[in-house]
Amino acid sequence: MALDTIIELNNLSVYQRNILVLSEVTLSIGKGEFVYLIGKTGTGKSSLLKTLYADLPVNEGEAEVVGYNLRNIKQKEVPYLRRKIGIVFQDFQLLSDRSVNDNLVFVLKATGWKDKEAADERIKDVLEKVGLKTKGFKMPHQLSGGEQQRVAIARALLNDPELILADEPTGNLDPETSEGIMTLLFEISHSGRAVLMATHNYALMEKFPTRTLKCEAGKVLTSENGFGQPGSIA
Ligand SMILES: Nc1ncnc2c1ncn2[C@@H]1O[C@H](COP(=O)(O)OP(=O)(O)OP(=O)(O)O)[C@@H](O)[C@H]1O
Repeated sequence: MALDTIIELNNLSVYQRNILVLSEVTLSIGKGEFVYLIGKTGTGKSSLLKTLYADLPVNEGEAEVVGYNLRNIKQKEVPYLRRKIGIVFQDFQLLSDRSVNDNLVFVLKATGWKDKEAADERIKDVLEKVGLKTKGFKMPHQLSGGEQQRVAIARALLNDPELILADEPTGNLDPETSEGIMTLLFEISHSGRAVLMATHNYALMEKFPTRTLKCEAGKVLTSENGFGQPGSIA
């Protein structure tokens, strides 16, 4: 795997239980790249993302992600793999019973940060990166949807991941707020990480065109500049 390669898949098959969802998946994604993952409902976008963070096993083909070979990764190595991957979902998944700061503290504690000063500093840094420097004391329900998604992105950045996997991160947001989130995710990719984002939002893709992968008929197709209108191959 080249030094700057973050994801390298070679002839990978993706299964849900014993059902083959995707096969012959061969692609690579490098440092600094932003890539969309599109395809109709049920075509395997989430399954592919789950495979990349070792929530689904690799039994056929090869998958190397942030330096881990997923074909022979050991269960005890999975938390270390996930520390190098930031994951962002459509529904934010913040803990509703605690403040923004405490949501972030929770993750740092769970991932072994013991030095409180360093942890506080890190939290300040990531909140600043997502434009929420002054909102750490707020409870999630006191924030707008876009702000909650920014907190989720801040949380994903805590351990300085090499890769961000985002599963429809703008799915619950209005168009203007979605653009803000996209700008943020692009900035994150430009800072030397890779971002892979599953989406159904073609309007956003037109506004922020970049390399696009498409799940279709059990395969993953690639286009360097999107696929034009939904359903057609540019
Ligand atoms: N936990 C599961 N157990 C069994 N089959 C599943 C499971 N999750 C998904 N599947 C099946 O795997 C296939 C791919 O689903 P997946 O969720 O990856 O699609 P998707 O492209 O992400 O869809 P969407 O756009 O609706 O999120 C579907 O046929 C789905 O029914």
